Formats: sequence, structure tokens, C-alpha cells
Amino acid sequence: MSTDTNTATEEVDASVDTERTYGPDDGILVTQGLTKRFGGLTAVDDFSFAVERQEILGFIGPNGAGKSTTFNCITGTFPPTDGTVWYEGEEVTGEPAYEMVKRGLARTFQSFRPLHDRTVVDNVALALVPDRLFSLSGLRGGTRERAADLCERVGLGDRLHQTPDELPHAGLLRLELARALATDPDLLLVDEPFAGLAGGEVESISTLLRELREEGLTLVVVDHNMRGLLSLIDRAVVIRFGSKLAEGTPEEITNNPEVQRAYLGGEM
Ligand SMILES: Nc1ncnc2c1ncn2[C@@H]1O[C@H](COP(=O)(O)OP(=O)(O)OP(=O)(O)O)[C@@H](O)[C@H]1O
Repeated sequence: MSTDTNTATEEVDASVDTERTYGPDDGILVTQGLTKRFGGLTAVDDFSFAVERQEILGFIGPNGAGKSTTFNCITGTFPPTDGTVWYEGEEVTGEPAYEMVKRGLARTFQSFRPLHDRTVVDNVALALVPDRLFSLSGLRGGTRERAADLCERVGLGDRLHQTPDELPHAGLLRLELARALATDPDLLLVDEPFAGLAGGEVESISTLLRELREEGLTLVVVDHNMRGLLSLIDRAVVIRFGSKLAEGTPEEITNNPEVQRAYLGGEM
């Protein structure tokens, strides 16, 4: 993927309805005028979008476009400088991460963070309990059963008693997904699931994500693998310089001249 090149702002604005004002009922997750400044740098700039219930939304943008910062403002890593976030129709702007998890918003991280001295099933079981001070021996049987079910669900049923270090990269991603699912989310933000995966693995992870959607989950997926992402998603929102560049179906996005220009030399 290429880094940013300069494109006239007028052209960029012409590709999206910048006048649209979003409200709490426009989707399961909605932002209006989301802005995040780090000192003099505006990383997210008056960014509005909505995620529809049970869709798979791709969140696309070149390096440094503001994708992670948008995620971080929504999931409570840090508060936005300005703007509003609604989740399930309620305003949640600036709510801390643990409150967002309680509301049903989960995320996976590109850099996996399993507990290396625990087994796969223990890692998932610990994500099920709200307070990590509980000892594993104190977990009820039902909890461990639920953890094993989740491992099974993501394709780790035959690796319950291995440690994370014994898993291949795709297995670690599955574990990360199971740990996120352990919080019983309605909406899952998935950060770069295809990074480091071979073609066949991209397809099997895509199949898993589609199945999770069929089971009722809403998914927002960020990835630099355009081919993998566009064949997975229903719709995409494209961000550039912290602002919305375009949104639409994979076909609309692929054929959008501004998007093509933003990804000059990239894989569209
Ligand atoms: N904590 C921070 N402090 C200062 N600047 C930051 C911080 N986090 C992000 N930025 C800056 O904000 C801008 C947007 O970064 P962000 O990480 O959101 O982009 P991104 O679209 O996720 O990029 P990538 O695809 O490379 O992960 C960048 O210029 C980045 O350097």
C-alpha cells in the first residue's frame, strides 16, 4: 500500500455526502463529528459514520489515515477531542474501555497479548471472568465448559491444552478472536486479521468471520490486504487524513477514482 499523496480537498469532498448528519438511531455504532487532536496534529477530523447491525464493515485507509485513532476513541482507549459516539442508541462518548466492553463492544489487537504461561483454554476462561484476580482454580465448571466451546467455535478445539507459543500465527489470531468473544460482544472490531496470513488462511479466517456474522455479530474489520478485505465485507468506509474519503459496496469502492488515487501503487 502506498503512503499518502496530495489530492485536492474539493475532489475528496465531492465523493461523499459531507452534509449528512448522523444520529443515535442510524446504526448499532455511530459517530458524528468525531475529532481527535494530538497537540497540533489532527489525527481524526470531523469524522462521521454509522455501522449497521449485523453487517461486515471494512474500515479502509492508507497508513496514518486515522483508523487506529478512530478505533481508540470509540473503544475508550482515550476520549475524543470533539464529536459524539453512540452505541446501541445511547451516547457513550469518552466512556472508558471496560464500560464499552460491558456494553457489548469488543476488539482484537494486531499485536496478540495472550498469557504465555497459560493454556489456550485458560486464556479464554480468564477473558470470561470480569476480574482477573479470580484464580483459575476458583473458576466454576460451567466457565471452563464455555471457554472450551469458544475455542471449538474458532477452530482451536484440538489445541485446548497447548500454550500460545505452540500455536501458529493463524492459531494466535483464532485465540485472540476467542478471547474477544468471551466478553459476549454484539459488535467486534477486528484489527488487521489478515496480517501475516497465507492466502488459504485468509480464506478460512474470512469464513469464520462470516459465520460469526450469521450468528448475529456485527463486525468492523481493518486491514491492509485489500483483496482479502473487499471479498469479505458488505460495505466499506474509507478514511484519509482523518476524514471520510468514500463509502460504499466493495465494487463502488474499487471503482472510485479518489480511492484509487489514495492507493496509487496499492493493491485495489
Ligand atoms: N498517541 C498518539 N500521539 C501522537 N500522535 C498520534 C498518536 N496516535 C496516532 N498518532 C498520529 O495520528 C495519525 C493517525 O494515526 P493512526 O495510527 O490512527 O493511523 P492508522 O490509519 O491506524 O495507520 P496504520 O494503518 O499505519 O496503522 C498519525 O499521524 C499518527 O502518527
